Order: sequence, then structure tokens, then C-alpha cells
Amino acid sequence: MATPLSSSAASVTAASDATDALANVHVVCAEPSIANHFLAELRDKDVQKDSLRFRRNLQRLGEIIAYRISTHLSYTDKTIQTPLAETTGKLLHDFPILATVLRAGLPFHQGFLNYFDQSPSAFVAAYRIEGTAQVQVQVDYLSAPSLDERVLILADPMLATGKSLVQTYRAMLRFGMPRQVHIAAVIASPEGLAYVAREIPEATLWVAAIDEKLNEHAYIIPGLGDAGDLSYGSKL
Ligand SMILES: O=P(O)(O)OC[C@H]1O[C@H](OP(=O)(O)OP(=O)(O)O)[C@H](O)[C@@H]1O
Ligand SMILES: O=c1cc[nH]c(=O)[nH]1
Ligand SMILES: [Mg+2]
Repeated sequence: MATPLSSSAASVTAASDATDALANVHVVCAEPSIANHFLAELRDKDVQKDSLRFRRNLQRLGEIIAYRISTHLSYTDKTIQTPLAETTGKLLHDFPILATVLRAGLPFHQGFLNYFDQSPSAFVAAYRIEGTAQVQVQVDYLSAPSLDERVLILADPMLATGKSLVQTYRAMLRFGMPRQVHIAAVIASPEGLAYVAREIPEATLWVAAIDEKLNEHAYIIPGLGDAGDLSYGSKL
């Protein structure tokens, strides 16, 4: 029988498991860049009143993370004829499938699409079921091309409990097995990020920032509030 760990040993083990799980996470705003400015505007309750700017900032962070992910993709040499001479260009080997979760995912998705302009898209409707003690997520509408042997980028700006992303990813696998998976979010909670990393170990994770914690409603603190409502208005 295994010897039970003391609580301090257990918490050290849990912490090191979380550290291992998070080894595959890229935190874009860990270094100073214009991404930090866009993120600060997204969080600011006064700037948020301008929903056009809010959506555009989600889109701009989508563009920045798309660029960062593009450094992990494959390229093929192609001979290019300029008006003056021949040269060699590097073309993206194949455009990734871009998947997102309604509603808040839409502006973030547009940022990825601005860069991966020939990518097919996949859309998922996932929502939290109201009135349950624990967050439960229902995946509804799902539209996707074949994922077999493709690079998949699954993007959703808020990674709170991580359940929307994990259930979305699992539901998407009936469309085929991707050869490479990237998951992107703007703000993640530490526990949600560790959950996603544990449940989808094959994914490389990209976030603008990792925040402090979740509150009792499973909202990210300090976070930015409700990304779907701030983009498109509150719902009944
Ligand atoms: O990590 P989780 O705990 O699953 O929560 C994250 C989900 O919450 C947000 O969507 P929301 O449910 O607010 O829907 P909306 O975009 O329609 O507002 C967000 O865009 C994620 O999909
Ligand atoms: O903090 C959160 C959590 C879920 N959905 C949001 O939009 N924000
Ligand atoms: Mg919402």
C-alpha cells in the first residue's frame, strides 16, 4: 500500500505536477510588448465602455498570438519571381484549422484569421449550464472541417475553469485527429490552465496572461469581466 503523503509533501507534489503541466505554456505578456498595452485596455472598466475598441483589442491579441504560433509551424521553400530577379520564399506548409467558441471567441478568432487568411474555420457553441453548484458546460452546435492530420488552433479569450475548452476539444475529435494542437487564450486562471494542460497534454498553450484565481462564480480575478457581454452586450 502506498504511504500517504503528509499535507506539506502532498502540496509540494501537487505544485510540481502543476509546474510540469504548465511547462508547455507560452505567456505572451511576460515580456514587455504592445500586447501588454492591449491587455491593459481590455481590463480597464472605463476603456471597456467602447465595445468597438474592446473587440479590436481581442482581435489584435489574436493577431499577436497567431504570429507567435506561426513560429512553430512548417514552411516550404518556393521559387519566387520578383519584377527584378528570382529568389526563394518560405510559404506556410498548410494553413491551420482555426476553431473558436461562441460568442466571445469571435473577435479573437478574427485576429487569427487576419494572419492565417486561407485557414478553414470551425465554430462551437458551448455555454455554462445555469443553476449548478459546480460549473458544467454544454457543447451544442459544432461545425468543423476534417481535422485529420491538420494543425488545429483552438482559441477562446477566457480560460476560467477550462471546461469549455476541454469539452470543445473532445467534441471536435469526432471530426478527426489533428497532428498538432495549439490552444490560445487571452486570460487564464492558474487552475483552469493546469486543468487544460493535464487533460490535453498534446496541446501547446498560448496565453497573454495568467491571473491570480477564480472567484466563487468561476470568474477570473482580476480578469476583465464577461468577455462575451463586453463584446456583444448582455444577454437575458
Ligand atoms: O473556462 P470556462 O469556465 O469554461 O469559462 C470560459 C468560457 O466563458 C466565456 O464564455 P461565456 O460562457 O461567458 O459565453 P459568452 O461568450 O456567450 O458570453 C469564455 O469565452 C469561455 O468560452
Ligand atoms: O472571467 C470570466 C469567466 C468566464 N467568462 C468570462 O467572460 N469571463
Ligand atoms: Mg460570457
